[in-house]
Amino acid sequence: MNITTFAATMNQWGQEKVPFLFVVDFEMQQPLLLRLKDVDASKLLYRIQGITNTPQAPLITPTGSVTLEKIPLPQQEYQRKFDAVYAHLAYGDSFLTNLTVKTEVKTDRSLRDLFHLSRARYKLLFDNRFLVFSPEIFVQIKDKKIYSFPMKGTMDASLPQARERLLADPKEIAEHVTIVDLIRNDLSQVASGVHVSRFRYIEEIQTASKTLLQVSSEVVGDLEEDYAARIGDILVRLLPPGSVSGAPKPKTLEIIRDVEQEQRGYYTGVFGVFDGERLDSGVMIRFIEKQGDRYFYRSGGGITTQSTAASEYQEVIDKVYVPLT
Ligand SMILES: C=C(O[C@@H]1C=C(C(=O)O)C=C[C@H]1O)C(=O)O
Repeated sequence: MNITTFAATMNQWGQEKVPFLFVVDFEMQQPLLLRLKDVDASKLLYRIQGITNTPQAPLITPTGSVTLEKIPLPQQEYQRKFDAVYAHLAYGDSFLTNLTVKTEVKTDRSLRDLFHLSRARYKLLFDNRFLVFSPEIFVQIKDKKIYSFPMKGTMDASLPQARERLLADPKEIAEHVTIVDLIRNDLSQVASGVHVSRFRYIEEIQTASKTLLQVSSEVVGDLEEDYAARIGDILVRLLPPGSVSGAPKPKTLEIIRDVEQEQRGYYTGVFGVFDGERLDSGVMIRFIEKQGDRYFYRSGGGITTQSTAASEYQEVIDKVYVPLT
């Protein structure tokens, strides 16, 4: 299915109130759209804030801890990519670029076990190929309104005065404002009366080794009366998500293609569920993929002219974790 057919089918199912699941890759080349009743649980498991096709209690509930050994990209290699992005930022081609990398991981658990063991707002196990446990909402559509929750700014919660420092840091504020602006612009293409309804609130994310603080905002806009019949167009218009690409979007996407060299595929794409009334979707970050018998964890962060390679490198490594139940 191509992205045009995907949008058109989604529009039709939206109008007919047919519940569906969708999964779209970052490059929008392999979109998947299924009626909820046709999702085969032996291939695809999902859990979106309580909506799930997993049995209440899995037959064998995996318990215990998870080992996750990280083999990060060498720092010099990260530095090269960072420098290439930075040159574009300094030139003014982009003012925020999300640079992502791949970390090889070794784990004693299967992707299916990790699915059951992990705790996150958006979980997806795709054909034993990849696993997502994402905290990031892409968009929610309900009662003629569209919401997005841009997330930007991460800090280790154990640092002294982490909350206060995260909220007061001028660099974090500047980057957060940039991403909120970008999302306001994106939503304004499909909605009216777009405004920021909550600004910079903190959420805690538990990982096996530490607690991370993550800052988000809420942006909301009004949709037209017939929005259900255009739900596919609305969604596709907003892709790829601004939070994992950057601004301005088209030029920044070129920079990402150049610097990252490898397609992102489903990583940083979106997936979600429409229940016949409401749509809820997540950004596919916190992502482990299987390649042959090796596992790779993909993570990234937004870079601006105020970023430094050392702390961005640390951030992409800190983001390699499994959030446990
Ligand atoms: C791309 C990722 O992160 C993105 C960048 C973030 C940031 O810069 O703070 C936060 C969440 C994501 O939108 C990732 O975590 O893999």
